[in-house]
Amino acid sequence: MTDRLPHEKGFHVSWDQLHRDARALAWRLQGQGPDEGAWRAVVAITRGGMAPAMIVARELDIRVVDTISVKSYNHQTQAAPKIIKSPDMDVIGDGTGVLVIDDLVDTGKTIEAVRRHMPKAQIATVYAKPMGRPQVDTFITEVSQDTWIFFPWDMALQYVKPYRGTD
Ligand SMILES: O=P(O)(O)OC[C@H]1O[C@H](OP(=O)(O)OP(=O)(O)O)[C@H](O)[C@@H]1O
Ligand SMILES: O=c1[nH]c(=O)c2nc[nH]c2[nH]1
Ligand SMILES: [Mg+2]
Repeated sequence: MTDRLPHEKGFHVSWDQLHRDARALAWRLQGQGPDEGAWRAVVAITRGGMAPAMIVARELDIRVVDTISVKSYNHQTQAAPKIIKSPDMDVIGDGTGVLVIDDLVDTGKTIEAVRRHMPKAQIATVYAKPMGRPQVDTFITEVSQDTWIFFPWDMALQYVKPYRGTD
């Protein structure tokens, strides 16, 4: 178990926002691959990386998509990251020309484990916190370390009381 700062703030991301930010990530990565700017494959870090990876693969016309499963969090508490499913190493190799996508980097421990697996891959996240930021090659939006990011798949629309009550 790792000691973690309390999360004083919440950053709530809608599907629409996630779509726009993942598209911005694809835009930034476009033309940066080693083969005339193209990327060979996308590897999503499950599960949070799957939606952004799909959007990036769609925008950059990458048809080879694989996953790596790293388990470390149980709700907001972190344990040592463990790779419980690897991508097809015959296809992915050392990661040259491969884009690894995750929704966010927080402490950087998940990406540290992934990088050991695919040392030559380009690792990109949509969101980054300062502690993990040095671990990623590319990201779109930085949020403070004491912020918990809430993703659309963890939320639901619900009624909110008006500021001024009428009863
Ligand atoms: O930089 P770190 O401190 O390692 O944290 C970042 C990781 O934590 C979350 O995944 P989680 O392990 O909760 O699994 P999930 O994607 O299946 O929700 C998030 O999606 C990142 O993968
Ligand atoms: O949904 C999430 N939001 C976060 O801010 C975070 N940090 C690590 N893992 C996380 N999962
Ligand atoms: Mg994850």
